[in-house]
Amino acid sequence: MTESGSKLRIFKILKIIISSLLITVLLLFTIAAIRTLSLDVNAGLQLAHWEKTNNKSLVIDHHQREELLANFKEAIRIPTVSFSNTESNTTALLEFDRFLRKAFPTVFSSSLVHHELVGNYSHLFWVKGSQPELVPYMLLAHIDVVPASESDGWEAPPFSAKEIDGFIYGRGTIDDKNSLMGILQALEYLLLKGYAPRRGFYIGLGHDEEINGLNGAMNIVRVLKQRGVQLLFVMDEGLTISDGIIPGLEGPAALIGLSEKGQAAVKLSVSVAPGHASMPPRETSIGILATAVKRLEDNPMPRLFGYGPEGDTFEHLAHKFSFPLKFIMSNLWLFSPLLSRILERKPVSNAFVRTTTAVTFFNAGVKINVIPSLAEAYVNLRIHSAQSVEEVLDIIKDTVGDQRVKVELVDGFDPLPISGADEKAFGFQIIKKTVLDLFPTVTVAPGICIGNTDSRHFVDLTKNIYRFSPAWFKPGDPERFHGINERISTKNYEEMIVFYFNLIQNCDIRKLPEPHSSVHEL
Ligand SMILES: CC/C=C\C/C=C\C/C=C\C/C=C\C/C=C\C/C=C\CCC(=O)O
Ligand SMILES: N[C@@H](Cc1ccccc1)C(=O)O
Ligand SMILES: [Zn+2]
Ligand SMILES: [Zn+2]
Repeated sequence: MTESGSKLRIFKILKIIISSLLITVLLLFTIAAIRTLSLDVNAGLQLAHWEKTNNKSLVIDHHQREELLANFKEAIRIPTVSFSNTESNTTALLEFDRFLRKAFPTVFSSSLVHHELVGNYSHLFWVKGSQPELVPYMLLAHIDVVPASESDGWEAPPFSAKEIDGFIYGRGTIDDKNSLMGILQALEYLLLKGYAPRRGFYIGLGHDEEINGLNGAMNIVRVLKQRGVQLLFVMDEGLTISDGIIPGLEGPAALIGLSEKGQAAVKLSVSVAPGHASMPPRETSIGILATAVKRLEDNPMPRLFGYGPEGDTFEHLAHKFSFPLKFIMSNLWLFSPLLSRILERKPVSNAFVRTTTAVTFFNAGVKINVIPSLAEAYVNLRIHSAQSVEEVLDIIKDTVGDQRVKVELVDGFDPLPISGADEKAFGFQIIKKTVLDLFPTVTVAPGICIGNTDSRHFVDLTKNIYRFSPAWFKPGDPERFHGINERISTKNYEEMIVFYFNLIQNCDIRKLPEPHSSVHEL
């Protein structure tokens, strides 16, 4: 073959490659465009078709406002702190019990409500329904809070419940005394108005959620199991209404947690022979361990965005993004690698992208002139829905890549199962309707809860666990969670009461409306 002939062939091959690449790209974009346009915005539910119920409405007057705010502030002032796995403020927990009975006299005296203490400080309420054939549901919240010290930079003392510019400051104002007090205050008002539910429900208030719920939530579950209870759904704290937090999203979004991340506590340890500091070995246990920790921080777990339910979040929200973003959000199958790289830049959105790795303890050394025989570190991993404890442990061992570093799993659990979010998912649809009635401008979407909640202990009682509370989060607010200046606006706290007041009544429908034959709005 001549030189020009072979050039021609190469040119032809190149042409074929380029045009097939172009066709592929064109095809991908056409599919993406069709998906963008055919997005089912309302996921099938037409509010007008809901069974008619005569819901009572809650109009809060001046006197009630003073009373409900005084109750909430008193709850914040009781320092129900869980300090460590073994240490709680039991004096405060006892005081909280007395306070609840005083603040909600109707709840504690109504013949419709059965109350009991579980695990000494946790509370279980059963509110009897008039129609026992309707499967009950359960609302959860927790009494305990994480520690807080004013010297970290609080604008008001963390157990003062001081009001500044319409916000109440204090530990527990968003985690989780807002839900706890909101639920009980709503029930108090419902009972005072003569309400009697058709569908019975439970309320569970754990006292040790921040230290794993071993005595609170787990004992509540044990009691319910003994009684053969099955639940239609469980609703607990978790995701919130976020406004201006998701990059590029126009308007507020209520994310309802269908699942929560798994968790692993991993211990790294290096053990060597001790010796005199005057003749050190080339590497000490501390140096070896420090290298291992650095490797873990330098090599984050793989991006898995789009492989778990977080993909659904964006598909539901896609229509609320402006055009180029709308196109990207409705086609995560194509763009998730790109979106992952944007989301991983901030700690809060990075948590949705991957299993996170946090080194939380590092201990070694006994004396200035002794080569330490032992160095230990603990790593807290929050596991993405598309991974398991075992997979994460294997990756850690590979990344550390040093036989001298012992890697042990202390405890852990896999990511939680994914609850339903379709037209037939009672809990999801009730929460969605209640949010939309109260906040018509909010877009409701399924999400994944990045923290762990007491609800994870309820998997044997129901397949449908939702993690949501109608607290409004604006930029800067996620950092208040376990951080400084935790606060809620008085307006938002009132909205929370109204939300639970309506939610309880909405649960009285016997069944959800028939799904609309899913009409796609083209
Ligand atoms: C893909 C997501 C992109 C951006 C982030 C969007 C929304 C996130 C909004 C709020 C998340 C912030 C705080 C919630 C974190 C954990 C709370 C969950 C459980 C708390 C359990 C507890 O500590 O008691
Ligand atoms: N709510 C806690 C639950 C927890 C307690 C103790 C250890 C780890 C986790 C969290 O997600 O952080
Ligand atoms: Zn909490
Ligand atoms: Zn917490």
